[in-house]
Amino acid sequence: MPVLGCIADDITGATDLAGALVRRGIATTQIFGVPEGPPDTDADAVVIALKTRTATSAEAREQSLRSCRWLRSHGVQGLYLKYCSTFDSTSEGNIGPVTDALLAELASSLTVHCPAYPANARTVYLGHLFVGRSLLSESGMANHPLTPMRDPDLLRVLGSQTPAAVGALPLDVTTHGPGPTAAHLADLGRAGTAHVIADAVRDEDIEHLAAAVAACELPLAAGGAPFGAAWGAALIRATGAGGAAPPVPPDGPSAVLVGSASQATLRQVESFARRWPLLRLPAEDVAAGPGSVDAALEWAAAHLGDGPVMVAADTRPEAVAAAQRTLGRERAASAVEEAMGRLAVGLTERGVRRLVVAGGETSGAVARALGVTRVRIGPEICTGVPWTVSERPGLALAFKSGNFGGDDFFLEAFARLDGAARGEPR
Ligand SMILES: Nc1ncnc2c1ncn2[C@@H]1O[C@H](COP(=O)(O)OP(=O)(O)O)[C@@H](O)[C@H]1O
Ligand SMILES: O=C(O)[C@@H](O)C(=O)COP(=O)(O)O
Repeated sequence: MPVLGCIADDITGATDLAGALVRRGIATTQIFGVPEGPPDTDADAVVIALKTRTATSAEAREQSLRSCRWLRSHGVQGLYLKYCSTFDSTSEGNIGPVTDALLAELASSLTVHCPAYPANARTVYLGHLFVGRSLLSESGMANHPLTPMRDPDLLRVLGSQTPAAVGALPLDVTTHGPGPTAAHLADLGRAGTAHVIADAVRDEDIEHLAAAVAACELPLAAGGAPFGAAWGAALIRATGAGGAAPPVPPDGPSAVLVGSASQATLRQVESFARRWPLLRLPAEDVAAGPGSVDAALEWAAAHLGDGPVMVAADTRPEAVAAAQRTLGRERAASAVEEAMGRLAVGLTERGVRRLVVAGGETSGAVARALGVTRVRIGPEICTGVPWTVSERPGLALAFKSGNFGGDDFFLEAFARLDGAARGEPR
């Protein structure tokens, strides 16, 4: 019976959280889309990967509520809403609308948000989100193709997405430990605050926060992978969770699909291309008809025997801007996502068994096209990105959040899998 149930608004976010839970020894199953039927797992945590980050808020609420009801009907004690550590949201939501819907469903009036991810340099101080040394609004997220983040003040951002009261939990409270943090949370709740934005700059702050939320017995918490994993561990600790046996990734030809426009991914693409073949697909070409995807598959098939190949949407900023001018933001994105899905199917038909996908929206499109419904969490490539293993179809899949990983991420991904196959520890 799972103790912790998580609802993630995209796939890379879900695997990020699932990987963090597994790292803490918590047996975790990841399911794609709103589940139906029995959980069919003895895991202590279940992470449901939705694709609701950029959906309409009605759709995001509906899918999240159905997931919540399914999780509760299978006994989960705590519900975690996982969103991006850069608080990615459209102007109408969906963080506020989904959290409000879940609070109402759980008959609760208070929840805590903490997107901080110190290992990936996302910190929250005085309610402001930093990426490295920059405010969120001065990071690459200001130019995201679908969820540009131009305000670093999370109280203001969330306040514009919910009619409920938003309050702050400052760092100088959290640093004093779980007791004072829990007391402050209770005060905020009594004063009518529904959403608390918690500061956190170090892992230790997140541990204090998680222990305080567990002590307050709040049924819902929200934010990034570190807070979800810490809260899950606090909830599960009492029940004595066992470790998860690692799944065995299949062997076979390797490929990378890139739809991410993040700055880190752009650097990683350049690094990969210095060693292995890369084909760039302009969004205008894929929107014009199936020909460019068919040609890309022919090209990939000719190179697969030599080592990994990469097909990347042209996500250099000037290419994205030009495609959006010609096609419009949504049509450009959906044409690229559909192309990535077709490429994934075509590559697996041509023998690919190890596939890395870069970008959350892109990963959602690829998983859907491949018909992947459930994965086990395998060896970690870098913080936030584990390999996952799907049984049906039999594939090793890595879903990389756009901003994660060092410049050689794609090269390291395959090396890590080869190392794991030889039984090498991380
Ligand atoms: N050239 C392009 N023009 C417009 N949109 C693009 C282009 N290339 C990729 N996209 C879209 O940008 C979005 C990137 O989001 P995502 O996959 O979540 O990655 P990331 O958040 O790392 O940028 C996807 O919807 C993708 O289809
Ligand atoms: O919290 C994070 O940063 C990630 O888990 C995440 O959600 C990534 O989203 P994408 O950048 O769209 O991959």
